[in-house]
Amino acid sequence: MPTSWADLAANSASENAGTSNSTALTRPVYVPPHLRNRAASASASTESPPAPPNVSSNNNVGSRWGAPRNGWGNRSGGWDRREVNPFGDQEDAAEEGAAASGEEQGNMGINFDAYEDIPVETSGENVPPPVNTFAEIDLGDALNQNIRRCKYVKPTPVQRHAIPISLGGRDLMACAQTGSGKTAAFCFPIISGIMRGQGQAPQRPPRGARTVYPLALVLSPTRELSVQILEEARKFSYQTGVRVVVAYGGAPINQQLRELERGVDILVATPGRLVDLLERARVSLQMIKYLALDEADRMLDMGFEPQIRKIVEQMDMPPPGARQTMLFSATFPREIQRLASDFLSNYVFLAVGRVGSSTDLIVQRVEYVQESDKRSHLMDLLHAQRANGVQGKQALTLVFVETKKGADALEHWLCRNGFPATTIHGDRSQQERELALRSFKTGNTPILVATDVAARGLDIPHVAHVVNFDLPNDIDDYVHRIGRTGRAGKKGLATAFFNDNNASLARPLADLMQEANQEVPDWLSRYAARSSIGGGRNRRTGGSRFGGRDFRREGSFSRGGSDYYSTGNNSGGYGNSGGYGGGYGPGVTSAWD
Ligand SMILES: Nc1ncnc2c1ncn2[C@@H]1O[C@H](COP(=O)(O)OP(=O)(O)OP(=O)(O)O)[C@@H](O)[C@H]1O
Repeated sequence: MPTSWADLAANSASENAGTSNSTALTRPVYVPPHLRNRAASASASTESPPAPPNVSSNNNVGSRWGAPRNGWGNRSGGWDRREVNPFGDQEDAAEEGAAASGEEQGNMGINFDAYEDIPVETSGENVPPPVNTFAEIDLGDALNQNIRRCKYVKPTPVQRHAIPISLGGRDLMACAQTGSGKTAAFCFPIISGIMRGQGQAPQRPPRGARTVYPLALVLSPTRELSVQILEEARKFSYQTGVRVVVAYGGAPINQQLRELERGVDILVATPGRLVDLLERARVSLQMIKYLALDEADRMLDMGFEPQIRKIVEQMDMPPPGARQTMLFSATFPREIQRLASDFLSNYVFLAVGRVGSSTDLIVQRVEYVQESDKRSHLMDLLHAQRANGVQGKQALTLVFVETKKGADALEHWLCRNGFPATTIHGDRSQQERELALRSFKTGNTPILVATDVAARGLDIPHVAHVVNFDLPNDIDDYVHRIGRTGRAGKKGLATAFFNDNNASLARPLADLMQEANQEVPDWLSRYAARSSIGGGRNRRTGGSRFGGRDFRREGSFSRGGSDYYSTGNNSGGYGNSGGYGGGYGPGVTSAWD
């Protein structure tokens, strides 16, 4: 019985080749995606390694990748499964509008001017230079077609830099503002790399018959974010022959196992469910060529670190250097960078300034509100929004609270007071969480009360207002929370309720707002001045135009090498700094702290 992508492809190829007994293939042979649609004779019917991608031997003239231009269902080789079109009806419109501008196409009203003067810093040895257009990057026909279908007219700053770095085979730690297109920045090189056959291994190692061997692993901290990445990745990989599967907790594992058995190139997963699958030997990481950690600082924070270490270091994944590792987040505290560097080999650090820092896309307000007054204050805000017409069907409000109980209580209270609300937090079943998110996204329930489970990564169009009903303890969490609005160059509003309980956040919050050209109330400045200068944890990203800076610079920056790293033009970097030869000096406090 074929039990994995490779088995299925191999057995199917053997059937096509006229092999009378499909079980003749006792040892399954790995069939890379670029060969899966090729004539059976050229693909998986032998045990010898598949030939490397070869333009001249490719039947699909004009496509360098071998994926059929006319899509799936073209059973010329070992693969005949039809693929759901993730673009639905939009496709025709996209085809027609391919030459139109982004504004005309409505994607997404992305305000590229807002990105023009974004500060960018890279550090590392021989950093590949950035590109200005997608056309400059050789991503392959099928992927380029999907980029057009997504109506991405030009790359965002993080994409301009990160994609060439990753395509150059380099490990990457990338810190870029919320809503700036990091998902595509790691998906494009992975999909393109798999299509090129870079991910191919000569042969799958023999293991349990039902074990699957993904080529790429994308880890994310929440189920909802994993699903979102899956949906994006499926769009980007449509008709490329690259198959993406998701695995996350709270949903029936059997269904996910069935999906995995149908084959997987890119596995998107939350850590807990993945550990489960690894322990059941249903997934092996032996063939991983690409590892991406989205929200990487969260993944390496105390809560997740042991699981991540187990997955990356203690199972069968190839070590750094033998795989390509990409870490992405909007925030990258130094202590987490230090941990993360264990997973990386000769990596490039990329920092792209927060959108808000130069364009004020997110208007941030802080109001002093006693605990007991928070509800009535929120009510005032919502009434004002309604009166101003902001709270239309499509203008959504996301309210962050500290506890699950608090979320439920506030939701009930809002509903009782005529404001339809729903909630998302860790005590709700996965089904309830998904339902709540859907209801919010569609505008049926225009207020979502959430704990930090919704703080990171979620890309919900039309979130007009983020209210920090309870402020988080960590300034980085604040950055991620307010980043649910003002996405992809759009404008947004963030209001925070501050009181004495949040005193420790005063200084980093005031710093952050100042950098973002926001009005800092006098009372907050006074709070900030009173709070200790030492700063502790919350000093880690405050006081910088970026969500993080390369911790490796600590050692050398004080030696005064202005060429130590490049700014945008990537000419500098490690090894150019004279005397260091690519090594990183001892931790000396940098000028940025
Ligand atoms: N080149 C592009 N042109 C137009 N829109 C884009 C482009 N790249 C990404 N987008 C859109 O921008 C939005 C934000 O992208 P994404 O969710 O990847 O941001 P992010 O940087 O991962 O944010 P976060 O830090 O919150 O996770 C998405 O709706 C995405 O489709």
